Amino acid sequence: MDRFVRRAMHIVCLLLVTLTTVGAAPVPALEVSFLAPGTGFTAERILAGEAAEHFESVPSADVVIMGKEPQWLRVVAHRDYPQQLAPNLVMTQPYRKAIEVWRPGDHVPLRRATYGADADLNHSTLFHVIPLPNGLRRGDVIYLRAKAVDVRPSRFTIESAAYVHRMDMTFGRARTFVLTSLSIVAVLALGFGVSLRQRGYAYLALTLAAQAVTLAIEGGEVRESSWLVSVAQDHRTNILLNTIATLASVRFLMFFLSIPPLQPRIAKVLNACSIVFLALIAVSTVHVWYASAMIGNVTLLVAIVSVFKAILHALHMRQREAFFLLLAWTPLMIVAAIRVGGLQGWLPIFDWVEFALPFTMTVGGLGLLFGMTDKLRQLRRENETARHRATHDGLTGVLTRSALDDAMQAAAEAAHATGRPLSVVFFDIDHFKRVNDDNGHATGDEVLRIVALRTLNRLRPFDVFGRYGGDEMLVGLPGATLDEAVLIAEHVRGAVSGSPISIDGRRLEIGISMGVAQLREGETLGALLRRADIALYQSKAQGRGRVTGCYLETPTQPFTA
Ligand SMILES: Nc1nc2c(ncn2[C@@H]2O[C@H](COP(=O)(O)OP(=O)(O)OP(=O)(O)O)[C@@H](O)[C@H]2O)c(=O)[nH]1
Repeated sequence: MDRFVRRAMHIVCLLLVTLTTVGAAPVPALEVSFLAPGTGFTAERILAGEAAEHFESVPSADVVIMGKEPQWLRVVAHRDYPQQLAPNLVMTQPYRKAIEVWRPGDHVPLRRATYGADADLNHSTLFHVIPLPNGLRRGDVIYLRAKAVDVRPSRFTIESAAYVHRMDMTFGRARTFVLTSLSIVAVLALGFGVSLRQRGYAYLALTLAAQAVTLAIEGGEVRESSWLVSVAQDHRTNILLNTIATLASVRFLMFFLSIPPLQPRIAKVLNACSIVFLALIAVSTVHVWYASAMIGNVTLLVAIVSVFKAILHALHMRQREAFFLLLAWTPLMIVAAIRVGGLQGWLPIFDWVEFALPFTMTVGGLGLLFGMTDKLRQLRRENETARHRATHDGLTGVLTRSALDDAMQAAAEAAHATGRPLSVVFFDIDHFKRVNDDNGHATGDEVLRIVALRTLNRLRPFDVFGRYGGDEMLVGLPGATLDEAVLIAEHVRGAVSGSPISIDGRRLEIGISMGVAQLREGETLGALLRRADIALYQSKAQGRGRVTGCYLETPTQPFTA
């Protein structure tokens, strides 16, 4: 029985708690209503309460104020807000909205805007704040006249001074962090652009800087400077900033994704769009042309579709930069989608989105900065490979004929300028044709490779060495006199011919013949090489497998060492 009573008591208690909770379900603390358009009431009659029944209640807490024509709003308190709490009427999303507010008993309205003469510099631009020094009693009415060029819905609430202060501090900290980070990333990008002479960085810097300025204008940070305020209020500023940011980001993406060489047709479209944007910037600097917005939006649409196509193509081609782009933009796109969802009423409006949007912009900028650095590193690697391929022989890895000519020319000029000696050694493999004929061309290639390698191992790091053509090689020995060069040549010959070359189990005895000459005063490189060649010919003529130095000035009379 006891158990039964306890159970019954339990159920009754539960029912009571449920009923009290349902009974205490929050009645909206404020009721917001709009004056239906076209009622023709004057401000005096509205403020006198004569139009009260013409106001239509707004069902949700989020109120969309739309249009440059002022709209009347009526806010009615459904509970008391005592004076001691220092309550304030707070309106969120104040950007590009101007309001006039009549509190109970006011004859003159308080005006609020995010910047300009009506800006309330005591508060952040997170919301418009209307102090209610006398508190608010249940049934009190506040009238507002509002105009807006922004579609973001605003929420009206009554908040304590302490809450407003706390939110102002949080907002200020977040904005400072985001704007500083965005500016630092922009400056970094510009710094890289200047020091590395890469236009891509400059475009990125311009895009980020334009975004930072737009954010500072929209967020009201520019209120601190009267000059900036006048610039920010100028209608041209918004058009110019948006067009510059769009143009810079289009140019950046073209560079980043290498669109001109890889997708030339899309590059043509984007070039045309860039010209239109440039023209719009030029026109908008002096004059707000009525067709600017329309032309700008159409061009923007074409550019967006083209860039989107280019990104898809780059992703399809597994272009590394496209993945960087995806990574950098995904957070921004997600937050932007949540925001649009909220504006359209598909999703609830989250307050954090206003903080997250500039934050993801900064993260995106940083991601692209990393992406640019990665791209440049890749470009440099490709350039180095291409340069190496152009100057180095594919088979032996030593200098090609043309690179050899350049290096020898420089060495000869340096020798003439400093008076330091310079010698050259010409050599070729003895009976190389036979090596090819007896063992095959592939074995001949391997012999060439090993001869080059053995020679290289005997030379100093600053010596010049390359393949002059066929089986003929040339060595430049800066600082070496003829006697020293002949000695070095002997060492090389010993290294190459000292031990047989083993290829596929076969041992090949390889001999080389060498001709050495030292650069004489005023002598040209051509004449020096001719004398070394004659000395080489002398080695061949005298039985091969030897070094001959050219001791006479005339190229016709070489001497055997
Ligand atoms: N395997 C191979 N052979 C080459 C290459 N370039 C040139 N040759 C061959 O090298 C040979 C050069 O022969 P020559 O220098 O004219 O004559 P040699 O047989 O070496 O005779 P001597 O120079 O008089 O001792 C030719 O048979 C060319 O076909 C190459 O890159 N690889």
